[in-house]
Amino acid sequence: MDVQRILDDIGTDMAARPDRGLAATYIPELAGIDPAQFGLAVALADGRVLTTGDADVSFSIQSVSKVFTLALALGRQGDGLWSRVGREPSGHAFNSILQLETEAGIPRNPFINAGALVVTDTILDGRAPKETLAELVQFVRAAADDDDLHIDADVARSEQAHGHRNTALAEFMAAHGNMRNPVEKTCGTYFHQCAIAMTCRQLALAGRFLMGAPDMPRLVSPARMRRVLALMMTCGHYDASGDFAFRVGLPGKSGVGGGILVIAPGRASIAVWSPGLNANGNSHLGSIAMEMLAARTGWSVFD
Ligand SMILES: NC(=O)CC[C@H](N)C(=O)O
Repeated sequence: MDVQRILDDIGTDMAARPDRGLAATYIPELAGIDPAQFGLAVALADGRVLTTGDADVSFSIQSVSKVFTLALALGRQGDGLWSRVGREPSGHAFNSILQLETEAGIPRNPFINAGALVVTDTILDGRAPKETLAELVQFVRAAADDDDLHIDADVARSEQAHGHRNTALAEFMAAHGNMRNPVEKTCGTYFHQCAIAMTCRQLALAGRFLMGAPDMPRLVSPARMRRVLALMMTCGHYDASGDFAFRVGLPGKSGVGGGILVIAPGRASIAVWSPGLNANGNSHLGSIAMEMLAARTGWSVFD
């Protein structure tokens, strides 16, 4: 199979599409990004990395960071984490507060904002946010085998300045006894993790620890890897997770920066980026491109 050819075809198709979705508007740093951009990178089990389009342009990974913090938190806490956050799809928007009210401050899953705040609270564990963020960035660098990736300070500052809703989620959970650190510390750490900037190439490389292929970075146990993938499949695209599973058939995690990390177990780690979003807050072209890639390669967990 000529994967490079498939990527090039997808890149050409994407460039010609007039409907590119709308970039996130809640912070100016994301609102100003040119929606014409599209990048795709595939890290294959044989070690090759194939790309098309803007695969070397850095973007804000936003909620894709929740995969890395979950892996870290499970390493720290083990299954104790599940007393503080659930494992069910929410069926609501990523930043919804609705279920927290009726479900006693226990978020549905680690990939909606409320759940990710609990995960971040776990890895913070009484330490200084700087220390925790350094550990997180180190984890992502080790996964990508690339030290040249950083937190974008402007994005982090802006997340903080516009972070009322996330702060509200954290305060609400604190009221239910589900925050261990001061809310401003947990939120500050969360805002910075969302501001990690990476290219598609770096993100595809960073996802290899979830690929389950020989010679890939072993940052989590195989059992834990399967669980992270299961959550990506069921909850990685918020209330569009079912649709993504239906169309693509692979576990993925999206972010409002327009990036999606997708894993084809045993075969590839894939990162796609296009800043325009669909109504669910997932990359519009990224989702379409992933559907095309899965169809053309035949990669699916349902084989
Ligand atoms: N879906 C996302 O990528 C959300 C991340 C964003 N920083 C927020 O907290 O609202």
